[in-house]
Amino acid sequence: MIASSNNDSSEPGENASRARTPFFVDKNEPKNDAVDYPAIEAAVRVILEAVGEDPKRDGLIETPARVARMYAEMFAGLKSDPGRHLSKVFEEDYDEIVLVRDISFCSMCEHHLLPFTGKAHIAYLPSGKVVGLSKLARVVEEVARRPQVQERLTHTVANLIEERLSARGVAVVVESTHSCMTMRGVRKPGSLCLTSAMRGTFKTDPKSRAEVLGLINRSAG
Ligand SMILES: Nc1nc2c(ncn2[C@@H]2O[C@H](COP(=O)(O)OP(=O)(O)OP(=O)(O)O)[C@@H](O)[C@H]2O)c(=O)[nH]1
Ligand SMILES: [Zn+2]
Repeated sequence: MIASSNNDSSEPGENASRARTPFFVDKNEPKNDAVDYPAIEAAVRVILEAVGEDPKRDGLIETPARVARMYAEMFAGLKSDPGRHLSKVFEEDYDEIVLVRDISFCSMCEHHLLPFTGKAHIAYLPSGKVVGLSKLARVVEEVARRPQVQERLTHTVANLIEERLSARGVAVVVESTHSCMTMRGVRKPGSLCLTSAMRGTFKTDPKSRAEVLGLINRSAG
C-alpha cells in the first residue's frame, strides 16, 4: 500500500479574540502550557532594541506577542509524546510494505532557530497490526515541532514506529531545505539535505532496502 500525503494544516485567520491566547492548528495539538509567553515577549523586545529597532512603533507593537504565539506553536511537540498517535492499532492480515510519502513538515533548526522544511517518507513492514495512515503523518508533525537537527527528527520517527508498532522493518527518508543554509551564512538556495533511518528488515536485507528506496525515490519530488 502506498499513500501520498499533503498536510492540510490551516493557517490561522485574523481573529482578535486569539490575540493573547495560543493558536493550535487542530484539536490534536497538545496545549503548550510549558511555554512562558511573557518571557518570550520580553526577550523579543530586547532583541528588537538590540538590533536598533523601536519595539514601541506601530508595526512592531504586537510583534513580541505574535512571536510568543509562534514559538508556542512551533515547539508544541517539546513536552508531548508523539508515540501516542500510534496507540490505536488494528489487526490486518497484511505483511507487505506500507508507505506514506510526501508528508510535508516544518521544523526548527536548533543551531539558528530558523525553519527547515521539506518532506518525510515513512515505510514499515507490519507484524499483524497496522495503524491509521494519517497517524504516521501526525507523528512527523509532532516530532517536527521541536528545536532539533534533521538527523534527530529522522531517527526519532523511525524509533517510534519500530517500537510502538513492533514493525518488522521501518524506513524513514527525510528531505529538506535549511533556511540557515539558504538565507544566511553560506547562502546556498536550492541545497537539499537528505537523511534516512533504516530499521529491522530494511537495514539487514539489501533487497528489501532497495525495494523501499525504489518506491520512495519513484514517488519523491
Ligand atoms: N548536521 C546538521 N547540521 C545542521 C542542521 N541544521 C543546521 N546545521 C548546521 O549547523 C552548523 C552550525 O555551525 P556553527 O559553525 O556552529 O555555526 P555558524 O557559524 O552559524 O555556521 P554557518 O551556518 O556555517 O555560518 C552549520 O553548519 C549548519 O549548516 C541539521 O539539521 N543537521
Ligand atoms: Zn541552522
